[in-house]
Amino acid sequence: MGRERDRDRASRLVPGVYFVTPDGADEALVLAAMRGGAAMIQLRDKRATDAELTARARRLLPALRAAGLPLIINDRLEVALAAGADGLHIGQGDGDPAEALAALAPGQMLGLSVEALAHLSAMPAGVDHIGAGPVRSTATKPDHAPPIGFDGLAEITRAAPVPTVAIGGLKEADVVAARMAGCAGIAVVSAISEDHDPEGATRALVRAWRQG
Ligand SMILES: Cc1ncc(COP(=O)(O)OP(=O)(O)O)c(N)n1
Ligand SMILES: Cc1nc(C(=O)O)sc1CCOP(=O)(O)O
Ligand SMILES: [Mg+2]
Repeated sequence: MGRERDRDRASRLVPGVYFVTPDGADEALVLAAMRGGAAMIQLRDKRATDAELTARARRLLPALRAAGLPLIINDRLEVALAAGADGLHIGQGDGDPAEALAALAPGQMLGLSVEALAHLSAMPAGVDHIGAGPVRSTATKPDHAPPIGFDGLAEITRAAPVPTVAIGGLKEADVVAARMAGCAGIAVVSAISEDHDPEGATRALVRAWRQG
């Protein structure tokens, strides 16, 4: 029943290219992804303090809001609340999603990582979207779960009651396969952050997404 309710409730995910920041990312990198046409931004920084991340989020929010891009905070509920961000993303080891949902404001999204089909059955109603992966092994997240490939991604996407974003080792050439797997978006770190032209790299991903 919870699943059916979720299916009927509109997700606030903005489909397309979702940029997840690397540790230590400056605001210029986020703004480059924004200019390149990214649909969503996630501040993910395992090294920053809560105060630093909150300040970074507050500095970015006016420009992102003006451009219509939701800002999601990785892992840290207190930062998402203090900054008034558009949502929080947590993984399977980041605490109880039902508790996060209860703490978030009604307008704030909760994204949840799903690394296997079994995680869907434990997912509470109210999760806005899932990040499914890793599709491929990636050096960006050394502690990642075993890769699920595009077949695993399609299986999860078909079964999920909310939109799926693919993540993990994805490049421009993977956009079509992610769309074919039924995804509403692709989330990337290095495909944008490690390019010498992050804005151009984002633009190329967005073009591939729209053509796919
Ligand atoms: C969109 C999206 N999907 C998955 C993740 C991974 O979250 P998690 O499993 O909690 O791992 P960390 O990012 O915290 O290392 C994500 N961040 N975003
Ligand atoms: C943050 C993150 N989560 C993953 C998951 O599988 O849950 S993979 C990952 C890192 C994605 O970085 P890149 O695009 O550079 O591979
Ligand atoms: Mg996490």
